Amino acid sequence: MSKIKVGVIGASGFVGAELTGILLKHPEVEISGLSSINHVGKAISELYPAFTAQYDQKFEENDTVINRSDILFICLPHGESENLVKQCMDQNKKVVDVGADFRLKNLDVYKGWYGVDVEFPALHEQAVYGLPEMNREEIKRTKLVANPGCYSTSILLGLYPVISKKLVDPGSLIIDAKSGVTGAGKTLSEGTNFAVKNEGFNAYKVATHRHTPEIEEKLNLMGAGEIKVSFVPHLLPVNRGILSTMYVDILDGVDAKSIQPTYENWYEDEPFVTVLKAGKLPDISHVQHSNHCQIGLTIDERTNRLIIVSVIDNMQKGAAGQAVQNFNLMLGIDETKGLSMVAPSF
Ligand SMILES: NC(=O)C1=CN([C@@H]2O[C@H](COP(=O)(O)OP(=O)(O)OC[C@H]3O[C@@H](n4cnc5c(N)ncnc54)[C@H](OP(=O)(O)O)[C@@H]3O)[C@@H](O)[C@H]2O)C=CC1
Ligand SMILES: CC(=O)N[C@@H](CCC(=O)OP(=O)(O)O)C(=O)O
Repeated sequence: MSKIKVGVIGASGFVGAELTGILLKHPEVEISGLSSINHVGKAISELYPAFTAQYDQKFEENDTVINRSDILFICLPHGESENLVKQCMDQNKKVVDVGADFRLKNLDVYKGWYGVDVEFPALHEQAVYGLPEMNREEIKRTKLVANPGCYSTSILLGLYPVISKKLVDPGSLIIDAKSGVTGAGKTLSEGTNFAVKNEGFNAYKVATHRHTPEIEEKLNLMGAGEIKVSFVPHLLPVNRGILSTMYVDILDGVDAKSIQPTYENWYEDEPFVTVLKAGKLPDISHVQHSNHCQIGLTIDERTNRLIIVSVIDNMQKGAAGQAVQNFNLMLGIDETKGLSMVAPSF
């Protein structure tokens, strides 16, 4: 069978490079081109020496890559992909957009939080939010997937069973999350400078992070109603990984002992989500470099609160891995193809 021609737009960035590494080993894929803005003509191995002697594809212009591909992964800063997605759709190509442009259905909320105007509202209607555990059947049918934000992925997976089953009070939800520095992309900044970040640990964008409306909108679709959540992200001095802790009140009358089996049943058949046994808690090192999410639960009997800890690798289940999972679904390929990576043992 002929392979699927896959182009990566923004392959010179962290997510684009991570995706290229996954796609190179995907048995159904032929990489039809890598694009960049500032590095056209350079080989990917010049920017990322890990590719040396394995893959020396040169970066090209966006148009060249789009014309040659059946499906595009778009890995650009938010606000930069809408026009390119329009171009791809007009040429009948499929797209997985890894940025934030198509994640929110409420476009006023999107404009308010991102400060970006929407030119093609119909495209936004067409986009399916690419959390396979939530929207698998719609993803299989769509031509345009909006890959979720990295924090949002870890948080929504952690909350999905208990929100859908209405076992907790969504209004009481507090979310505290920590990310490694690759979440900020490749551009150097004062906050991610090694001397500043190494040994440091700080909260940022407290109650103002752009994933807040994404989390609220998708929790609403899961059954939480129109809630407002408190979300505080932190920057960890590690390269990759997100650990999100969610605190939420258990509703009166709910048997707290039923929560662990509810989670286990909910995710029983999910290839990339594991609910740890009662009493076990996840660690980002157990999912780094893999597309897995691990969830650990604690019932705080003193406060009648459920405490959920969810971990992912921001580059994998939080971005490139999940994008390939969505690609597999869109193309009718086994969802796990190309995603068999296991975290290093130590
Ligand atoms: N890093 C992460 O963990 C996650 C990132 N994302 C999202 O994925 C997208 C890519 O992120 P990431 O790879 O980390 O970012 P990087 O900053 O590492 O890479 C950005 C890429 O976009 C290109 N680019 C930059 N500015 C423009 C522009 N004005 N027009 C067109 N292309 C441009 C760059 O090209 P060049 O090299 O030529 O400058 C580069 O290829 C973003 O939307 C990000 O928010 C989503 C989930 C997780
Ligand atoms: C550590 C860090 O800086 N992380 C990024 C989130 C990365 C991400 O998922 O961003 P998008 O929603 O734009 O795709 C941030 O907090 O903005």
